[in-house]
Amino acid sequence: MSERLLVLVRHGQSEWNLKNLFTGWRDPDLTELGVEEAKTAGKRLKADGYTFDIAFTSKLSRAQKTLDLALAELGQTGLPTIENLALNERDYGELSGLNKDDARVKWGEEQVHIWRRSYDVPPPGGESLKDTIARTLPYYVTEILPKVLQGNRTLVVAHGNSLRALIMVLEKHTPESIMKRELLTGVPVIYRLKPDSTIESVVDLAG
Ligand SMILES: O=C(O)[C@@H](CO)OP(=O)(O)O
Repeated sequence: MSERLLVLVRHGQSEWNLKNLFTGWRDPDLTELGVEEAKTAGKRLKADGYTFDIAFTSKLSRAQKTLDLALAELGQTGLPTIENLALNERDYGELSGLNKDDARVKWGEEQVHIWRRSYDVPPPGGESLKDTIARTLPYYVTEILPKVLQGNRTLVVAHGNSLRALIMVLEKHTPESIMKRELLTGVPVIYRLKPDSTIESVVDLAG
């Protein structure tokens, strides 16, 4: 029987996560902790017996490096990997590069939370989660999901909000419940899908 395995991993901590800056499509590197988180993701997957047939990632280096580090731990360096802009982080528009605490002082706690976690309110000049879904979901449906359903064990390393976009659809969240769905850096979420592409089981290693 086919495994229909889909593992999602958010990249390890980036320099801008550490500095508390809105990042979006900007391209900071991983921190030392981020490198360790990426390695730990690979070690945890290996310890639980996972191997992969294909990987997908974004065009941003923090995700690509996390994937490379995790694959090295898995002993799967050289795994066929596809990079696509569709998996990039949500575009934070004019907030990109601003400090999140400074933004709270300027615009208020509630407005900043709405920009960061609401379903359909975009930050100024940027993408809402709904906008992000509009580019990640077609890519998932046409490129990633067919691989999973064909039995390819599939690893996706991407970003907090590009993965929340997929998770909203996979886990059937409402605009309210998705606000509370957080992803920790470097912590795998492991899905097995049914043949109809709905979830058979999910294990979030965050617990
Ligand atoms: O800055 C970003 O691009 C994201 C992810 O780090 O931040 P947020 O937690 O606001 O979605």
